[in-house]
Amino acid sequence: MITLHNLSLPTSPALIQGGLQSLSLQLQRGEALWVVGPAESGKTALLDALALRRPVAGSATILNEPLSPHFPARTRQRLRQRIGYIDANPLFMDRLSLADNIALPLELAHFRHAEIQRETEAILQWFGLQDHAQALPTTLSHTTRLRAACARALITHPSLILVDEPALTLCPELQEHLLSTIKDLVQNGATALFAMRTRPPEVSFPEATLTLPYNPPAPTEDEKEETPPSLFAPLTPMAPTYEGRFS
Ligand SMILES: Nc1ncnc2c1ncn2[C@@H]1O[C@H](COP(=O)(O)OP(=O)(O)OP(=O)(O)O)[C@@H](O)[C@H]1O
Repeated sequence: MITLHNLSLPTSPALIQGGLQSLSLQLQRGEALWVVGPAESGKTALLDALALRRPVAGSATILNEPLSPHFPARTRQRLRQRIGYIDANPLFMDRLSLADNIALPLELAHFRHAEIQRETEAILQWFGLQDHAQALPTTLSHTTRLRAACARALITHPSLILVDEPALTLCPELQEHLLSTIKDLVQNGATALFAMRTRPPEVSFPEATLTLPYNPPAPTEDEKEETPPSLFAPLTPMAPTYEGRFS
């Protein structure tokens, strides 16, 4: 699903001499992971790389698609449609209503009009945004915009879900709602990564944690021949598609 092998990621030179870390990681469908570390440890850089927003040095396979310098634009676009990224500073089309912004991923994926309308209404309600549906994004609070970013990222039921810190820290209710929503998607086969300085102690999902900057464990004699190293054992295979609806 996701395999990173010696992926070169920036980090603060105060954390690692030279300001570069080399990360290897394997994540399967139905797995989720906290990515934790101090400021400038490379959490956002990792999410950006997985969201295909920054070029990668090293070897990476994302959603079973090996990335290469000759990656065709059409493949990149198709992959991006399967990735839901709730980034730290979500941008919106300021001239479109909140509902139209949230519906955009379905529009771009050429869903039928009736389906777009149904799914948009359902997810607006799911994230408590129905009263803001016709508002312009610039007139809304930061928390409401983050809620909208969550709705927009999840409306397609993406295969890979990436969440950067603000959506997890700004509002406790949003954190709880977001984690339980994504937990359902992960149980149905999605993969998710959550970036925070430290994992919230009272939250049990997900269990696995990756700490940045990355210091790979020294390989044993048996492991020396194996590439890439696997940090996480695959979980039980999940149902192939997510049929649920946000309602
Ligand atoms: N486009 C870029 N090119 C080169 N270096 C970058 C780029 N973006 C970020 N960096 C550097 O990469 C390092 C990691 O930054 P990143 O934003 O990933 O950290 P972070 O762990 O998300 O930090 P924070 O918790 O403060 O958000 C920083 O030293 C930053 O200066």
